[in-house]
Amino acid sequence: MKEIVIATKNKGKAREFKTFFAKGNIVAKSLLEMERFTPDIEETGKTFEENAALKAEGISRYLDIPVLADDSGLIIDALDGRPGVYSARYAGEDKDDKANMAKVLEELKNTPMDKRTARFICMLAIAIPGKETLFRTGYCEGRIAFEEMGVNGFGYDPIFIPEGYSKTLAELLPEEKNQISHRKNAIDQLEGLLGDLSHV
Ligand SMILES: O=c1nc[nH]c2c1ncn2[C@H]1C[C@H](O)[C@@H](COP(=O)(O)OP(=O)(O)OP(=O)(O)O)O1
Ligand SMILES: [Mg+2]
Repeated sequence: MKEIVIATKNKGKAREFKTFFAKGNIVAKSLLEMERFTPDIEETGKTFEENAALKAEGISRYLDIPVLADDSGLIIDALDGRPGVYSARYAGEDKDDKANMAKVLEELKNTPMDKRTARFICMLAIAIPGKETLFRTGYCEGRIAFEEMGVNGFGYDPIFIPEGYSKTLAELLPEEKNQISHRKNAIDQLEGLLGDLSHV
């Protein structure tokens, strides 16, 4: 079975990558399942692209195999694009999803529905030893709800209502989210690159 290493320690992302790649008979292996030690990569970049490259290249260089990384986040128009690149640590270093959502909801408490537009972005970086790193991007447009709704998914899913829906991503089934998400849209653009990425 072919395998692709995903440079993530996020359980929610790892689960989604597994589902997407299983359709192509490829095992997506996250850093949470690595039997070998892998270094922690500090996300010091100022853009999604820089952070995705840091993660993919850092792990690819260390293991000397092709590696895919995902840097993603939520861009809210009424907050001038915040939390953006800092989505994971918006309310503090401990990456607390509940605290992050509470901070966003508090900041938007006086913002009416028509001004709550937002989008998720997924920036994929593909690092292959000896080659230049490639990037693919996907978006998911929507609005920020007034309260958390639903328990599926991860991260900011309970407060994100995708365009054309009246439920949050956390109220959709995983297979419904996976048809419209930023991650799905980015992965769709990988196409022929998957063969170059897999090893074993
Ligand atoms: O589909 C999603 N549904 C809800 N929230 C999401 C999604 N996709 C990204 N997000 C949020 C989670 C986190 O607050 C930030 C990603 O931060 P990001 O640095 O890319 O990931 P991370 O630190 O959790 O794991 P890692 O760097 O090991 O891949 O955006
Ligand atoms: Mg991160």
